[in-house]
Amino acid sequence: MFENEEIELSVDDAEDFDLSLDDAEEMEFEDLLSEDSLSEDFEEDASASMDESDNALPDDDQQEESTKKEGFFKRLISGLTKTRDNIVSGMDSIFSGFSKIDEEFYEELEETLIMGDIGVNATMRILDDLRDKVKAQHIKEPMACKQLLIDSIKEQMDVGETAYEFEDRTSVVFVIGVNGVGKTTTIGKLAGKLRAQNKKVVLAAADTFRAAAGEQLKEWANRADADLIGGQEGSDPAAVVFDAVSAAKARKADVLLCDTAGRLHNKKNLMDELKKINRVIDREYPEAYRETLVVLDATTGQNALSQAREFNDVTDITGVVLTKMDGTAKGGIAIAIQAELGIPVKYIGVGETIDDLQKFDADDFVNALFYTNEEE
Ligand SMILES: Nc1nc2c(ncn2[C@@H]2O[C@H](COP(=O)(O)OP(=O)(O)OP(=O)(O)O)[C@@H](O)[C@H]2O)c(=O)[nH]1
Repeated sequence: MFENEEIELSVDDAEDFDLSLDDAEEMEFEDLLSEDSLSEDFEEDASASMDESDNALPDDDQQEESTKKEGFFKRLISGLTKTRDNIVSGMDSIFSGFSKIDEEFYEELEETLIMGDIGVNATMRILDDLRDKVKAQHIKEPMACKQLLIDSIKEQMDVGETAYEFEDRTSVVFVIGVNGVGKTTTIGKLAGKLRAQNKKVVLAAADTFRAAAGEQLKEWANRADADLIGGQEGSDPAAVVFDAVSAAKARKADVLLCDTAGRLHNKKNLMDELKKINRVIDREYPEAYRETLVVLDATTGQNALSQAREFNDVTDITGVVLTKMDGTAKGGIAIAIQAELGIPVKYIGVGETIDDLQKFDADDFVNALFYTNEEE
């Protein structure tokens, strides 16, 4: 089980985790810049491969790109098998089982959508929209509703163009999420993705609560060939970020990925810590573009949705990463997040290896969910 209760913000649970701003507010960050405090990985021996930034994909490699996209789509289809069984099979039997469109038909659809983790509010909006369409187009056959329903789901998921600006600019990406959701793995995968584009990547192990987390990140840094700036267990995350910013600037890094807080026991501490880290960046790295990604475990269904809400209350989330989409029946949560919170799901995790992170496309997602036979 995941320790999702940690985000349930009960002040009583705050334990001994004291992150009050006052303690470290006046910290001389210059002191922290001493050679020793920087990770040993931060040496001037930039690996040759990191400097080959002009080796972009040849322009005429579009064929390869489209084959890749096809491959992604196939993997998405297979990754969504359980979610499809959960949502679409139920729907298909409603569409074929009813001879007319009546209240009972809508009720059955409602139940299937809610059971599919699409969320109560999103379900209501999708069905209201479906009713309008059915009326306006004088639809009589339940079977004819399928495409309308697909369109309604897509419309509800529309959060505008999803931007991945941070991939192309000097940027700092905060990655937050409660423990066990796949935060570290996601950072490793993202680092791998960026390195494959010949970007210089620095990782900041600013989640200093658990020593093993830093170790795990180090493994991912090695795998992705990225630099890692770490801190002692229990050290101030803002100090680690300070070091990491210095390193990123010195190395002219493209992207600084920060494994930040998430396991804090109450909302105020979390908010304070993120504010403090943000202040460090404001002061030390104002030119950097900011991205804040919250990592959610799709297998936790509605719990993931409430975590997204909680995190959104404490900081400006710019995107969601939904992990463990492979092998869960609760992939409908992607619909709920976009439709109910209006926050774009930017990536989905579809496995445990470095290549198992995909950009999320709502249309592809719904198509993969509903159109399996046509696409395979
Ligand atoms: N199947 C699958 N497993 C994943 C995915 N992402 C992460 N995992 C697994 O989930 C487990 C937890 O991942 P971590 O990256 O350690 O999670 P974390 O949030 O960093 O956890 P803490 O370090 O405890 O905070 C690991 O066993 C990962 O391999 C995914 O997309 N699919």
